[in-house]
Amino acid sequence: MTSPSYALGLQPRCYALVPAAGAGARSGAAIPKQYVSLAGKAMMAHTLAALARVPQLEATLVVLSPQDDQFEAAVPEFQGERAWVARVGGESRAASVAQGLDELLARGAQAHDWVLVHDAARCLLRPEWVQRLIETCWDDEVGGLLALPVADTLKSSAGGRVQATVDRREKWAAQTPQMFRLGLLRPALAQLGEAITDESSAVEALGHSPLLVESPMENFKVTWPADFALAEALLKSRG
Ligand SMILES: Nc1ccn([C@@H]2O[C@H](COP(=O)(O)OP(=O)(O)OP(=O)(O)O)[C@@H](O)[C@H]2O)c(=O)n1
Ligand SMILES: C[C@](O)(CO)[C@H](O)COP(=O)(O)O
Repeated sequence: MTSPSYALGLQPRCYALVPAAGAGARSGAAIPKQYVSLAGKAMMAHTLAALARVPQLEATLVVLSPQDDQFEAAVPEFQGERAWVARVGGESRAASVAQGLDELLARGAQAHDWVLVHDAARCLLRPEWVQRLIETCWDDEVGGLLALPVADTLKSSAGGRVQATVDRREKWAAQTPQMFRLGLLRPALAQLGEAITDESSAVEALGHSPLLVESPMENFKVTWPADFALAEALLKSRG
């Protein structure tokens, strides 16, 4: 893999940033969903275990809420030089990511380094999907994201009734990780603020077209109450 900074002798590094400061309101759980136990471990422990098996990652930064008092007990194995924690989460996912990027800079990351932002709530992640994303984006000017081509017929609605059938061709469901250079993502998020729901949107708003890297439905985000049972069944099936 080569890149402009590599040619100048500045080999970029890859960092993972895991926003985990949400409340999980839609999940209906009594505790933040990332701490719900699935197949014997906190949901987030599965997510972080997958990232720990990606050798290209220099470090993984977990962004927690300033009030979080559960992480160390829930994920005791997240330790060592490559395991970073910061209680700097904000009111929105975008704010938590933006704060995390500042933390990465404070810990020595540089503008040309890659950052892979991955939801704590996507606990079915497999290291090989992350590696495919890194290999696909490494030489790209912009970066990219894991995503799934839409399989269902899409409807827009009004008042619970179909308003229109939306052409599904060329439509993808965005997943994470989303991989961008720190020096591109940080100003993009600062410009777009809280309104955006993923990193790609912020980069797109600057006029860029991130790469779409196909990923399976298995990389879904635990969002609704029924998602816990599905995630647990899949985790258990992996043995
Ligand atoms: N203020 C926030 C909100 C979300 N997240 C994180 O962003 C990821 C994706 O967000 P989502 O699934 O929407 O999580 P929640 O915001 O916790 O869920 P909900 O919207 O149902 O409350 C999660 O890992 C979540 O912890 C975050 O770090 N900071
Ligand atoms: C980043 C994301 O997971 C891509 O699908 C999604 O946009 C997060 O959205 P949420 O509303 O914060 O769950």
